Amino acid sequence: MKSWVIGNWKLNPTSLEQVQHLVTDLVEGVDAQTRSMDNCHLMLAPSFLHLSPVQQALNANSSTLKLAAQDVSALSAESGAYTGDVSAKQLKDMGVQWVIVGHSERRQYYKESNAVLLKKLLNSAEQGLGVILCIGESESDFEAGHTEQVLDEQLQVIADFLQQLKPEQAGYAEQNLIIAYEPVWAIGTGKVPSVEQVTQIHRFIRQQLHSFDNKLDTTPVIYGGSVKPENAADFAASDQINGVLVGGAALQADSFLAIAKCFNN
Ligand SMILES: O=C[C@H](O)COP(=O)(O)O
Repeated sequence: MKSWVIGNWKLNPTSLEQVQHLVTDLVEGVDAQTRSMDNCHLMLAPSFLHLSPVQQALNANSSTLKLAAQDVSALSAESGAYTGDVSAKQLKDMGVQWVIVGHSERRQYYKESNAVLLKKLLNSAEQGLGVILCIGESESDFEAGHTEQVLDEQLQVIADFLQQLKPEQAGYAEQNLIIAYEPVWAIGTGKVPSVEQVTQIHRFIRQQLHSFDNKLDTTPVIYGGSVKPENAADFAASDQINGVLVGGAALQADSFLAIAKCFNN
């Protein structure tokens, strides 16, 4: 399976100039390695505001880098009186191919529930956008041994989503879904679970997906949380880890590309 290395820029950088520097460095860096990056999809998730300049820079350079949004409206797949929202249709029209849904920061700060996330999944599917669904347990749940229980609850949104897909959307989920396992306590902290722990948890996620529909057996399951060039090769060595969702280390072209290189082997 081809790996996925996804850079989530979160609320960074703060100027258009910095965005343009970063995307230029990335495009040039990927170009320099292009012939050898066949085993890895690379994706960038800038803020809504910066999707357009990033898309323009990628297009101008015929880049193979893919573009994701960090969120999508739950309220409408298209348009309406929803101040501040951005719809799946608007994203699609801008050339965005994927959206991140259910990041722990949105679950924490915006209290996003499975009911809200289900609407985001359905709206994305309606417009043909791929979804990177983030799941992950808190530190207290990890320490109490409740990781599987938490992930099971979070994954129920996939079961509901599959049930609500329209007949003409058959086949959507197996092509357009990535699960990103991000233990909340590993995000931005420098603390990481062991590769063995992640491998075991990814096996559990796969079992759950299989129980929903065996067509999800090929769904990529990626890891996120303090991934750096120094630890990326360890994660890449596990056949259960199909890529990474990178925050802080995605803000420097060198470190993002060094991580990508580990997953290209
Ligand atoms: O979406 C990315 C994750 O939240 C990981 O962030 P981080 O690499 O800064 O820990």
